[in-house]
Amino acid sequence: MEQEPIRVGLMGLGTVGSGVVRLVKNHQEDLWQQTGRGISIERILVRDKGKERSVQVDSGLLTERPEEILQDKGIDLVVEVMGGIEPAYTCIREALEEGKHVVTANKDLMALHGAELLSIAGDKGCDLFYEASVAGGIPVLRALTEGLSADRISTIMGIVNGTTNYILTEMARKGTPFADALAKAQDQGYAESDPTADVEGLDAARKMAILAYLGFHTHLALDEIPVQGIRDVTTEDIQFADQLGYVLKLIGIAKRNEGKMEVSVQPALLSGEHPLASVDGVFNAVYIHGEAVGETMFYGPGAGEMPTATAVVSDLVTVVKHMELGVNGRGMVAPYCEKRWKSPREIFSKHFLRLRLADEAGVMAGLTSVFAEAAVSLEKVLQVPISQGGEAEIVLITHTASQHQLETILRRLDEMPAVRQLMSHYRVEGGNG
Ligand SMILES: NC(=O)C1=CN([C@@H]2O[C@H](COP(=O)(O)OP(=O)(O)OC[C@H]3O[C@@H](n4cnc5c(N)ncnc54)[C@H](OP(=O)(O)O)[C@@H]3O)[C@@H](O)[C@H]2O)C=CC1
Ligand SMILES: N[C@@H](CC=O)C(=O)O
Repeated sequence: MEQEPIRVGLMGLGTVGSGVVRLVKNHQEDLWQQTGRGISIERILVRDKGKERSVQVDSGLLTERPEEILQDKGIDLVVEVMGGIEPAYTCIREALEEGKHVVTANKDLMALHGAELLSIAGDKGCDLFYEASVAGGIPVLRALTEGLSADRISTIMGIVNGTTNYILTEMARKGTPFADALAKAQDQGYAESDPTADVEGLDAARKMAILAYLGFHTHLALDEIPVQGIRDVTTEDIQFADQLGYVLKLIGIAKRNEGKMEVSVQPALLSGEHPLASVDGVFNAVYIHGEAVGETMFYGPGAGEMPTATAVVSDLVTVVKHMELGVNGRGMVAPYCEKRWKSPREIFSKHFLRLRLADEAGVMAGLTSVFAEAAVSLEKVLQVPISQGGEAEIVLITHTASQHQLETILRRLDEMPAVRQLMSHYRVEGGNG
């Protein structure tokens, strides 16, 4: 006898929700072959029922009242693709408490309330999956929780925000001004409804919090992650990086050595040979180094309608498979590692600095003595000819130094009258060290 279809309540019909509707419709036969069940979208929550939609749906399915999904006993599974914290948090909580499985793409919510929601899901025997929340169409959460579950992860480095990677690529390749590149990313549906979170690095920080949680088996709060966005990155910074053999990317870095970790998000220079250096446009990639496996990299489209919908609907398929096996809500491992952070003396990298100096005798000697006193040597130095009032510009890359050493150098440079301006400074990343 043919089984009843799985009844889905979809919350949100924007970029991702529209992709979910299209994918469920167009891949119905494949989905049926894999699960033995049809998938039926029974209700769709939106803010405004009267709004014109890019995807065709029966207008009778639309509702502006979450309770029409949450209190409908016939709905087995809720897909939350509204975004933001509220009402998404309350809806997911209520759905789980009603015994409904949940699939979400919401990294803001999972980074903030993931632990609590996963615990409710476990108690209720429900699945809560969130693959789309990190790196759009790349199944990297599954790679961490299943494919690499036997290993001890030492490094997770990611280009995990499609919007900023798209902007930086446009700036590097075509010299497109920042604002124009951002407008293009918004047109393509990559950016969040308020792109501040993309540009300021917060979206990437939320994704790194989720990756570090799964990779290092410990909870970390968002405000523990130092974050710097790309608003101050200039095309000159990108060009100088290029001249020195590096590319500039917004990078999430999570490393753990001897039980201590560091997690941060910042624009950073990558050497041309680094596996992440060639990841351009809206593409994302997550580089993972495990003690046993060595280097791995997961690459793909990090945002956009259909890639993100693929991750959402794949989660949905897993929930249905679990329903068939009767194993929903099982197999979640509670975090078991102690949270210990590295101090600034234990965080190492090379550093890129751009300085505007007085063009006077002895200034270079003064500058190099600041680095020498901090026991930091220089790997590359570029003197840039400028024709403005007796000033010179220097671009340099240090050898590996601790964050503490860098802070000492920056303080000393700030005290030197001959240093007119610190134009920019970025972390420089090589391999997995
Ligand atoms: N866009 C992307 O590439 C990716 C997005 N994500 C995540 O997926 C989620 C959805 O993103 P996206 O599709 O881009 O967002 P959109 O802004 O395009 O769509 C949001 C949808 O949710 C509905 N909605 C929002 N708030 C409410 C509310 N209070 N009540 C009822 N309905 C509401 C909106 O209704 P209405 O249409 O009536 O306004 C709209 O249909 C977010 O969590 C985002 O971070 C994850 C990976 C990639
Ligand atoms: N705004 C996000 C969308 C996916 O998470 C991005 O640009 O990566």
